Amino acid sequence: MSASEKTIAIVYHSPYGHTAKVAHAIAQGVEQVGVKVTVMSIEQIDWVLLDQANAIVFGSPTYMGSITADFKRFMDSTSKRWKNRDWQGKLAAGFTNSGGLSGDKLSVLQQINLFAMQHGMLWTGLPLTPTGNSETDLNRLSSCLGLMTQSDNAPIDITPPIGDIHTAKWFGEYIALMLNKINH
Ligand SMILES: Cc1cc2nc3c(=O)[nH]c(=O)nc-3n(C[C@H](O)[C@H](O)[C@H](O)COP(=O)(O)O)c2cc1C
Repeated sequence: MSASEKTIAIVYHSPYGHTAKVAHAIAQGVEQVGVKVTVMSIEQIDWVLLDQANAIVFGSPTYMGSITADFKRFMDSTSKRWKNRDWQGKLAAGFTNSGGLSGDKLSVLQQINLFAMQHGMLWTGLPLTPTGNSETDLNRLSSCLGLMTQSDNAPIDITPPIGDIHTAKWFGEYIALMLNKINH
């Protein structure tokens, strides 16, 4: 399969739109590399596209230090694919948005990581050295396992801040570059 035929799916839950904004920023990064990307909410899953994707990026807001109940429901709905090993060997990555600077986001990335490992997927982290911890910095929350972003209780055009959005684009670009490197 040539690099241009490879596809990435981004699956997210986002009741208030901030995690969705991050999902679309990741997609912009993917597109910069010329890889086809589909962004889908867990409320409207295109299972055919998802099964065909060479990489899946999973995103949930942090709720009570955990993935949301709806995102867990989505995870559980993949059990037949787990049994059939349908997603084994696909690239996987995760992201979470929360209100607190920490907010226990790490727990969410660990849950998504374990879910991907259950499926036998190949995990892609975020190897981006933080440029600082201001709102314009890249990876200001210093995450390695996946992408962490933080939003205030405010409209999505102002939060998460620009540094988080740029970090999300960097993440998407990185995942697409990694996908192009492996022989699927
Ligand atoms: C029920 C509930 C639980 C939450 N728990 C946390 C939490 O544990 N840590 C945190 O930092 N923010 C927490 N938040 C804030 C959400 O993470 C934040 O509103 C969410 O990331 C916004 O994303 P969305 O716009 O995509 O829905 C919580 C919000 C709700 C509604």
